[in-house]
Amino acid sequence: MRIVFKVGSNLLQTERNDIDLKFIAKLAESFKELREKGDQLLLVSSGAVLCGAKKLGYGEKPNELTLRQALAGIGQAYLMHLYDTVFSNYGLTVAQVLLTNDIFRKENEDRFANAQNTLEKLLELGVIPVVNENDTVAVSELVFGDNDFLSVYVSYMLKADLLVILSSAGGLLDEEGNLVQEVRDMEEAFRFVKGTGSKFGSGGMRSKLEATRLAVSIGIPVIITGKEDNLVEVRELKTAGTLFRPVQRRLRGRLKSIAMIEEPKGAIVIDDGAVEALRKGMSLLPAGVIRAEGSFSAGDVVSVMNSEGIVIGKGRVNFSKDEIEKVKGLKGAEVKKLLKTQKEEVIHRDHLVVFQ
Ligand SMILES: Nc1ncnc2c1ncn2[C@@H]1O[C@H](COP(=O)(O)OP(=O)(O)O)[C@@H](O)[C@H]1O
Ligand SMILES: N[C@@H](CCC(=O)OP(=O)(O)O)C(=O)O
Repeated sequence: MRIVFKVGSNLLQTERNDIDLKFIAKLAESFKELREKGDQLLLVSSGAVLCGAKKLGYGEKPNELTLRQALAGIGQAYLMHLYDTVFSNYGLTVAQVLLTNDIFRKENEDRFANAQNTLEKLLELGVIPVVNENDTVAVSELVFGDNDFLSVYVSYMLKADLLVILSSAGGLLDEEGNLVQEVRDMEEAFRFVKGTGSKFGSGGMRSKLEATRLAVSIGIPVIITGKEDNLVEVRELKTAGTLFRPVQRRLRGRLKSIAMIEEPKGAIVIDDGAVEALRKGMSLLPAGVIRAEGSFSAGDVVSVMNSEGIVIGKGRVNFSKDEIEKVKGLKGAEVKKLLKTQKEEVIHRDHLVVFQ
């Protein structure tokens, strides 16, 4: 089994703001046990800025971006030193892998394949890759805190069987503060989110849920849990945190690429009836389209949004933006007549990914 673990910055320190060596040791011990069961493991770890701040004596994450990048440079070396030292005590070898998220764009397929081959080789060698964003050259993550997304992209790249996001929150809490054991309705889960991120992290629970939604939509189960949880039993989807199961089976390659890699050229806004139909696995017809946005041609990938502007899916369109504007709200026969075509689906279900 192939498992990707993601560790957020705040988990790397104790309540007294020291580096939590006990937790790193626990992680190593769990990894050792999982490896003995034959699992392949990868760790996406934040904490470069936090470790840099600790080294230079900053109590908080500074606002200046360049300073944060500098701290990440200092802290990444320290972070890897910690992982290397502690994991070696458990007979485990780690490798530093710093990625930038542009490798996940369609035009950078070569760089994606290079990174994929290296990670596969490391796993084949029995090594644990420790992945972070290359913060000194890329700032998207320091700004958006998308290590949660990076962990989903890495899970996609390596066809992981499970993604475990470790968070100081310990899992998703409902409005009364009780832990949600399993999420079946993502929209409800989003309503439980309060505020933004914490001191050294940047994403918060919203970023975790958005990343999770993407992972489960391409068929990867996700567990969001805390550092006290049993990190070996997660392989059986047992957790003291929150489990998100994918509703559909793994997407085929073409659809995965639409979900993960292809940049949307525009958006189609649809009504509630159409949202329901798409959720049942049907194609998108002009009758449910409210409007089209952006500039796209037939064959391009677009986002599909509900009437509140929330992205609910992504797909490859059969018609251009102008054609869709012409036939929105119309029934099949009229569409065929107006556009002189045999097709009536705006997006065929075989080319459509619906996020949960
Ligand atoms: N419904 C919720 N359930 C759990 N945590 C939540 C919820 N809404 C907001 N949060 C906040 O999300 C934060 C966890 O995310 P983040 O700051 O990115 O931490 P980490 O460093 O653990 O990745 C916590 O500070 C928590 O207070
Ligand atoms: N790459 C940054 C991570 C920033 C980030 O996403 O943090 P977190 O929300 O704690 O996962 C670092 O290592 O400091």
